Amino acid sequence: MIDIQHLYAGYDHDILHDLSFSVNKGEMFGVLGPNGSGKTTLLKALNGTLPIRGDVVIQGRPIRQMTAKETAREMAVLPQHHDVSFSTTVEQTVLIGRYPYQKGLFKQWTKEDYRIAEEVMEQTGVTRFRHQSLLSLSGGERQRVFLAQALAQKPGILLLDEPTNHLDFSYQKQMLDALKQWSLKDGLTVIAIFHDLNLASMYCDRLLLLDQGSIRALDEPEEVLEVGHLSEVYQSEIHVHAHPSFSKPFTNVVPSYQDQKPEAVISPDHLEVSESRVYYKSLRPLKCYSSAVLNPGFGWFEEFMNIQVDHSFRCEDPAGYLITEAERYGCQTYRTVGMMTAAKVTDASTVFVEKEDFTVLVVVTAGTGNAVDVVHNNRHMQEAVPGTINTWVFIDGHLSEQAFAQSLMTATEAKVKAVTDMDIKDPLSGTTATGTSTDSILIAGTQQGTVLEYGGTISSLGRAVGPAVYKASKEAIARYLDRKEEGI
Ligand SMILES: Nc1ncnc2c1ncn2[C@@H]1O[C@H](COP(=O)(O)OP(=O)(O)OP(=O)(O)O)[C@@H](O)[C@H]1O
Repeated sequence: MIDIQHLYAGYDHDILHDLSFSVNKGEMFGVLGPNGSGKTTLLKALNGTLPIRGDVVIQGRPIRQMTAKETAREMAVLPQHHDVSFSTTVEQTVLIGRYPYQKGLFKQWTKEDYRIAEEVMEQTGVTRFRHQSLLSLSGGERQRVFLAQALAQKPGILLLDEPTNHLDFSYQKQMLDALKQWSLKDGLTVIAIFHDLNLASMYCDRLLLLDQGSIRALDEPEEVLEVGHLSEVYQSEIHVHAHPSFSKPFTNVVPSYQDQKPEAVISPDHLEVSESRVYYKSLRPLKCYSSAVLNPGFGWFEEFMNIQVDHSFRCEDPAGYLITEAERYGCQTYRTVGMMTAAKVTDASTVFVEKEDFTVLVVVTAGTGNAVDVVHNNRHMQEAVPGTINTWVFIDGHLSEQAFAQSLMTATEAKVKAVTDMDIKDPLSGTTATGTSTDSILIAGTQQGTVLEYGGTISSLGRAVGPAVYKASKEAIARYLDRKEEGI
């Protein structure tokens, strides 16, 4: 729909160098780049406010052949800054967007102009300010009025220079959701400058990354938001991950300062075992991956509790129960990983391994009343009953994402081996069990010191984790069996 061919543009000298690309009808197209890379210059070149070399072609017509009114009917602009020096009402400001449609000598707004102004004020949520002066509005409210003005032009293409500037996060989302909907439903083509790489990632179909007036990358967000491109163009360390709940890349910067908290040494001295719980308190947050009831998944936590519950314990909301327990013990729930067990927590088994360049602390509580052979699991009812093997693995080292996943596998294999060697049987199938139906696991790393790239069975980390989990699991299961035998 809009075709840019060998575009050069600038002021006293060229800022943009030989840009060629097309933007399709209905596409949401993001323009990224550091300060001064030429983003605003590009929008000015596209809407005809800067002299250009090369061509900008809309629907087959070069804009150099179009009058200002013709261009304005095809394309509307929401600039970065607006001069608001004299008082006009919101409605008057929005109606100015109808200017490209005025005909004849006696310029008056028609019924259609008022209808459209009404419609776009509704869409942008500014109707209630219609009779107010622009001067009386906040920066974000004015931004929405100017968006309404641009929409009143009924353009096929909307050019936006940092559209979410001045908007709080809920209005940012509202505006971008609306733009996305108009692009998807009405075929509106949106070309928008973004400084927020994550908003660009989530809302744009394709991104153009400008570097000193030239195209550094132009593709889907997954290709453009790539560490190599970004760190070179922005000259800054940046991390790129998968968005936690949306299939788009998610970027974040890592501050250069170190916080003042003490080092996170892993030590059995930080472990407390009482009649009611096993509790570990780290000196600073640890990066965790767990299947815990309270705060599962990836996160940074510094308190860990494994709460003793009764065998008959049944609860509709186990996470809620653990929140109450955490509060009762004075833990901050957003910092706490919580598990529960019906096994006697005083039977917890601990193994501490000191290697030359890292340490590992394993803590296991075990009850095998709900033992299951994973191969015969369909014989069991789907019910979360306490009677479980809970495994904590604390590692003083810097684990890669791969090492987290591999340590989890290594620890699980070691647990299965312990259960098998202790000859625990699945009571329903009579075959050797591989665990219990509600086992839980935590891998926690200090993320400081030695980089531990791998955690598989024969990696240096795996060689510490595997035997430690095996030993702790066997010991905890033995204590559980002894207790059972003695009928305690
Ligand atoms: N009116 C002007 N006259 C001369 N040079 C200008 C003018 N406007 C911008 N420039 C220069 O053109 C270059 C690109 O500016 P532009 O505003 O396009 O960058 P940008 O990528 O939009 O930056 P920002 O992220 O800071 O908004 C800069 O070096 C700037 O100094």
